[in-house]
Amino acid sequence: MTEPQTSLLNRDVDEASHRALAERALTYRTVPAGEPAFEGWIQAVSRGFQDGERSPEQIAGARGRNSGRRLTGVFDESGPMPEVAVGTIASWPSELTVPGGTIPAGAISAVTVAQTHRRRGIARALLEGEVRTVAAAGLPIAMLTVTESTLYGRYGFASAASAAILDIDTRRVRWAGPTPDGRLDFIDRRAARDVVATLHERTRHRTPGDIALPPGHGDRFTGTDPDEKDGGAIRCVQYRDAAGEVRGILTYSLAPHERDIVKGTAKVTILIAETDDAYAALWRFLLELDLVAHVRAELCSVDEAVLWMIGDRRAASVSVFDHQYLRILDVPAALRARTYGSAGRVLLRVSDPLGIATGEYLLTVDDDGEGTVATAADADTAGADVLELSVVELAAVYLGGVSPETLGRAGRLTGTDLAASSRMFASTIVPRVGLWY
Ligand SMILES: CC(=O)SCCNC(=O)CCNC(=O)[C@H](O)C(C)(C)COP(=O)(O)OP(=O)(O)OC[C@H]1O[C@@H](n2cnc3c(N)ncnc32)[C@H](O)[C@@H]1OP(=O)(O)O
Repeated sequence: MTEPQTSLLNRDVDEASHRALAERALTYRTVPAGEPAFEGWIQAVSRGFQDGERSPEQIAGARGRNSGRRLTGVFDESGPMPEVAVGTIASWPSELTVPGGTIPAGAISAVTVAQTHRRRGIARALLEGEVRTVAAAGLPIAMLTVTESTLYGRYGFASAASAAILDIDTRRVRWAGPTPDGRLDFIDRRAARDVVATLHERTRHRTPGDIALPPGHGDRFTGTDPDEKDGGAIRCVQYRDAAGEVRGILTYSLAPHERDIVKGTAKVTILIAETDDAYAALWRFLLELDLVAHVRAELCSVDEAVLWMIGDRRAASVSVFDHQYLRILDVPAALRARTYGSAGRVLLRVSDPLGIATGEYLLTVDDDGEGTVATAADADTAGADVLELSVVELAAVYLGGVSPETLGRAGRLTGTDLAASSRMFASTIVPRVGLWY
């Protein structure tokens, strides 16, 4: 059997989307990063995200970053710039952390359609095509982070992990957290890049919603991409514990206040802590920076421990937004991959607008929180609770980020015992992913 990894990267474009686009005289094809056509693909991505034209140096950098991805473009050969795509999408095999384990997942990114070609169904063809391709590659889940919340529900995605923006007025902070006995040091950005990769890999299995560092992301947090112009603005600090082991890394940049030099803002690029000590030390460092009055960290957990370390809770303003979107493609594989908060039996009646995950599945959870799954046709479902929901709501509750009870109150699903289903799907760790991809 082909590994999902190879299978996704080597797959040709989806047949149904190919036909749908061909009917509109549009060409749909993969664009390997090593080929000359990549230039027209990356220029389209940049334009789609309202960025400037890429220079040859930037194109070379982007080529390297995209080499581990499956890139697909839609081309309009009848236009004056037929080599520049009018639609783009990228995907790559990844791994998603779920409560109690991990699951292979297909990550999707770089969805753009030229403003001249918008609202003609190009994004729909690209998204449906990519979702089917990820499923055909044997990956049980697709996932993405989004520019707009309104785009992806129609393809079966839901936000399964929120993110919190923390804006902390450091003048109101009185440090109330622990005082670790390790040491902090500034380190070179290139060295920091390796520390980020190492610590991310060591910690990502702890938090549902987290993912393997995407290919090409290695330099993003340290500004070390060869074509990065403003990388020097990023400062990097590591925490070494009392035994000398590096346990934490912080990268951040400073924005001065326009009139008052003591009112600068420190913006966190990434903070990874392998231990509670590293976490406390790096946050304290940030909150006590000289000439800084605000600390802004954008992809925090909604359950961030630092909020209990600052003395004055109102020193922090917190806003929450939808961040990690999941699309469940193989319901039994997804349900088997995670552990559960309580024992029980529930029959999930799942509907799916694209038909991929439609079915009835019996989930049985034992006293250790381990789940077994059978299709309803092969199981005795008598006496089981029933949860009736679409694949969108299944994705929303999958990591424990929202409970079936809450979605029931919102009129988004129904069930015979939503309190029991909520205990079952609960996670003791609030889901989160600390990066955009
Ligand atoms: C994972 C990521 O990459 S997130 C990044 C998403 N991309 C961006 O934000 C870049 C800027 N935006 C764009 O490039 C385009 O406007 C896109 C990709 C969002 C949409 O492309 P289009 O080709 O115009 O979309 P398409 O015509 O296929 O529309 C598909 C559906 O989405 C709806 N839709 C499209 N854009 C929007 C929008 N901005 N808000 C709400 N609904 C939208 C359409 O109404 C249509 O609905 P329906 O089929 O259910 O009736």
